[in-house]
Amino acid sequence: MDSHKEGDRGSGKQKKVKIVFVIGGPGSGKGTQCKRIAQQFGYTHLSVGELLRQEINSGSETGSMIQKIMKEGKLVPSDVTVRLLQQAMQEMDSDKFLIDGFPRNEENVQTFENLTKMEPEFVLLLDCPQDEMERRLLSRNEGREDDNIETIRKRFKVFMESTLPAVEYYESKGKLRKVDAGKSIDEVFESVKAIFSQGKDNKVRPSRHCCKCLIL
Ligand SMILES: Nc1ncnc2c1ncn2[C@@H]1O[C@H](COP(=O)(O)OP(=O)(O)O)[C@@H](O)[C@H]1O
Ligand SMILES: Nc1ccn([C@@H]2O[C@H](COP(=O)(O)OP(=O)(O)O)[C@@H](O)[C@H]2O)c(=O)n1
Ligand SMILES: [Mg+2]
Repeated sequence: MDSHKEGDRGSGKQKKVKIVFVIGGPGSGKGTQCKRIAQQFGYTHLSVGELLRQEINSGSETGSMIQKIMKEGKLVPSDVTVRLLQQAMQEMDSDKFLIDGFPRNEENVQTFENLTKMEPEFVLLLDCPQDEMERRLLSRNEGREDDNIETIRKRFKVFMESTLPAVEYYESKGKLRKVDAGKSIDEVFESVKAIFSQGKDNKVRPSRHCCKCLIL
C-alpha cells in the first residue's frame, strides 16, 4: 500500500510517497546496498546515521546531544530522529525514499507512524553474521568515532535487543524481506534486486541521490 504524504491539502491532491526501510546490524552493508538500489531503481537514499552526523557537524546543541549518544552506540530519541528524517524528505523533490538505518527500535516505529502517518511499502533486512560485520566495520576507515571495537560491541547489543523486536513487528505484518548479507557485495545485490523487481514499477529510472548522502 502506498503511503500518502501530508500536505497539498489545498489542492486536495495527495502526493503518493513510496517508502522502503533498510535495516540490518552495523556493518551488514546497508549503505553499500542502498547506493546501488538508489542507482538502479530511482529511489532517494536517506541514511539516518548521515542525517544525525550532519546535525553533529552543524554544531547545534541537539548535535552535541546526538554525538554523546552515538559515541555510546546508543539510540537517539525518536522524536529527534524522525524530525530530521521528515525535514530531509520535505526538502527532497522525490516520491520514492530508501530510508537506511531506520527503524532501530519500536519507539522509532511508533514515532514515525504517529508523526508522518506513513507506513513503509516493505522493510529490507540485511542478515549478516556478527563476526563478518565486525570484520567489515574494523576495516571501514571512514573515520567514524563509533567504529571502535568497544562501541561496535555496544551497537551489536542494541541491534539484538532493540532493533530485532522492531523487525518482528514488520514480519507480523507480512512486510519483511530478508536477504543473506554475508555474501559478496554483488551477490547480495542480486538478491536485493530480485526483491525490488517484485514491485509494480520495475522501470529503471535515473538515480535521485539525496545531496545529503553524497557528503560522506
Ligand atoms: N557484502 C559485503 N562484503 C564485504 N564487505 C562489504 C559488503 N558490504 C559492505 N561491505 C563493506 O563493509 C563496510 C560496511 O558497509 P556499510 O555499507 O557501511 O554497512 P552499514 O551501513 O550496514 O554499516 C564498508 O567498508 C563496506 O565497503
Ligand atoms: N534510527 C537511528 C539510526 C542511527 N542512530 C544512531 O546513529 C548511529 C550510526 O548509525 P548508522 O546507520 O550510520 O550506522 P551503521 O549501521 O551504518 O554503521 C547508530 O549507532 C545510532 O547511535 C540512531 O540513534 N537511530
Ligand atoms: Mg551505514
